Amino acid sequence: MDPSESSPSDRKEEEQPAASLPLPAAFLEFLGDNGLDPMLYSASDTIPRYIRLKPGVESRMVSEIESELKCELWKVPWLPNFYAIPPEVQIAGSKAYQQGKIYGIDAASGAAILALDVQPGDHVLDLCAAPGAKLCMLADMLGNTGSLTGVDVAKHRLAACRTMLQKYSLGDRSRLFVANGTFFSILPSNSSLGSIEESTGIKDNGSIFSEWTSKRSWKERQKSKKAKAAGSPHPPSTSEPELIYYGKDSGLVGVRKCDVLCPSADVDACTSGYDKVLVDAECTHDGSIKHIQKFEFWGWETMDRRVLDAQRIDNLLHLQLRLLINGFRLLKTGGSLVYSTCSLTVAQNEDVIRQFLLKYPSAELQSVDGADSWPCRSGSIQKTLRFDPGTSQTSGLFVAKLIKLPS
Ligand SMILES: C[S@@+](CC[C@H](N)C(=O)[O-])C[C@H]1O[C@@H](n2cnc3c(N)ncnc32)[C@H](O)[C@@H]1O
Repeated sequence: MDPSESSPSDRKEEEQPAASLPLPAAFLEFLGDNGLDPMLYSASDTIPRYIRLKPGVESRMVSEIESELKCELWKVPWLPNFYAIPPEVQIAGSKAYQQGKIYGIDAASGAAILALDVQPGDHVLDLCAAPGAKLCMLADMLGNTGSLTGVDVAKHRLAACRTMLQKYSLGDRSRLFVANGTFFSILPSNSSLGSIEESTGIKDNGSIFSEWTSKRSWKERQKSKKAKAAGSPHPPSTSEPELIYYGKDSGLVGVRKCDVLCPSADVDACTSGYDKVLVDAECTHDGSIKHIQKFEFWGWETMDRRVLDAQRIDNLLHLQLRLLINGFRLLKTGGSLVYSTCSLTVAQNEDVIRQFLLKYPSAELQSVDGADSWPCRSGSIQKTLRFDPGTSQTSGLFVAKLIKLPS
């Protein structure tokens, strides 16, 4: 997602006024190396902000929200429930936002979710879920059916997911949970695996899932106290994924943790994997003008460390391929996967897809239904899509859809 999308942790920066961007030399060099035009960033004041209205409240809420935000809501014709508003309008102070009737999500992010073509009853995995705007949209599309698993490696960012899901009252939908760590397979509810215990390293200490509560356990509070005292803002993450249970009908309450969490095995994933997988991979975020704008407040000098460090970019390219491989492994045969990043570079998009396709002959690129009428262009590999501020009036986003063929 566009990292500027509404999440409690990001909101402070999001409220800062927009400004034209004096790009630093190191970033200009990065753009030059990747064949990207710095003029893209001059559009920062004209790209609209996008909001999504909770389905069901749409028609009666529009005029109410318009008078609250003191601006017109422009319906995005190709994307249900999405509206464009002027970029300078802030939504966080509005009642509609606070009551969970709207949230900020870029139109290109909405397109990535539509590309996944989620159907009621699907079991869906969102592999890089935080802060969670796409997770919310996925939950909306599933309604009370199927299951949704959100995974993210950063525990503190999962707190933002948790808050978003609660706020939009999506948390009580069936089988909605958030996990931490990608080295585990989190079995969808159609899994036919019997006892996991013999095949896993997870000790069955008998612990079971109970109904989720926002209150942190005594153990967790102690851990974070210790981490704070040691100068670390976040407690160290545990190796066991964190699962958060939201509703009585999730089917998880009373189930042993060791029966749900298990180290992933390729064979199991093929027969009982997810119907749909989203890999919205960690990237340099260079396609998000709003994200790049934030460096004005963070300090341009932090960009070297956070974005441009060569070692970091190398690691990132490796991580992106690994995330894609991991997502594909957890996809069932016949299922589809969407790989997206908000970077505009070929290295983080087409090159990752090319390397992946060479390694996995059972993966095939698919055209995205309906994309002909979207304001985007083709990537340099056929069937992939690219959104960018100039073409789409959205944040930059690369979208590739893959299906898993029988091997
Ligand atoms: C582009 S953001 C995802 C945005 C999210 N899909 C949304 O729409 O709100 C990428 C996320 O990947 C997470 N991440 C980085 N490395 C990861 C890993 N090894 N496994 C899972 N998530 C990872 C980051 O913590 C970050 O939250």
